[in-house]
Amino acid sequence: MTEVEAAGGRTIGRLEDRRWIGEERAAQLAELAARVRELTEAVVLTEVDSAEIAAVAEQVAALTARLNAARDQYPPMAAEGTNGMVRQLASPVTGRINPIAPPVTVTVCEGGVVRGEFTLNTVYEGPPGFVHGGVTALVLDQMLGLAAASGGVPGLTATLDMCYRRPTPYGVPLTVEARVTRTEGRKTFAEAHVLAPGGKVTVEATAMFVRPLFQLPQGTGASERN
Ligand SMILES: CCCCCCCCCC(=O)SCCNC(=O)CCNC(=O)[C@H](O)C(C)(C)COP(=O)(O)OP(=O)(O)OC[C@H]1O[C@@H](n2cnc3c(N)ncnc32)[C@H](O)[C@@H]1OP(=O)(O)O
Repeated sequence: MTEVEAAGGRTIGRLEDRRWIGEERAAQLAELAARVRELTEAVVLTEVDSAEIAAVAEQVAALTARLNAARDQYPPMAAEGTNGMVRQLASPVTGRINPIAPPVTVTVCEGGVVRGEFTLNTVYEGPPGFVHGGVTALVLDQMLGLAAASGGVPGLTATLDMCYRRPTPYGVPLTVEARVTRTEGRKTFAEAHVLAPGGKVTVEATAMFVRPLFQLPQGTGASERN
């Protein structure tokens, strides 16, 4: 049995199955995603009358049908960025072509720190006036994973522990910083936090990533599979 078969025959993570798009198309889709983000917040905040809501819903359905006139099965990828990592353009966290991504802008800094800058709008509200804790967990998971990929061993999240110190505000610039603390074979341990303006930590997280066996290069010896 191959490793792909062992993983249930699922090959959707394989980069060779993906469509790779260039900068020009990525920028065009990013522009579209930015407009859809504005639309999403407008839906949440609108006070127009019900006839107008019905008319807009019809127009949005027509726009969706236009995009679906030609569609792929999987999201596209783009070539490596300056940090040497494949760019997952449709990541729900960093993907600028994905309307549900804030998106977080990532920089890999000296000393192995992976820093993200982002602002969340009212769409991400949890407790009134503040960001939903599941949203900050999503951002932290991705940033911890990027830290593992750039400074340790890339893998899937096996554990993710959150500590919510203070409510996270929306509508203001937020920073997230993540770094690897140690690696043990296929396991990478990392820590991260979210900073509000003024530098106050709102959320802390630690995680362990495990590189799945089916992602190891063929011919990897038994000792490295631990
Ligand atoms: C460049 C791109 C960067 C992108 C960043 C992406 C960040 C986003 C990350 C995600 O969202 S990943 C999606 C959420 N996570 C998952 O779906 C993972 C689902 N779980 C699995 O696929 C497997 O359980 C996993 C690959 C994590 C581990 O399976 P294995 O079969 O390889 O583990 P195995 O049982 O051989 O255990 C290996 C070691 O890890 C330990 N381990 C595995 N899972 C654990 C767990 N959950 N808790 C604690 N320890 C765990 C296990 O005890 C053992 O430790 P020891 O070697 O010391 O004995």
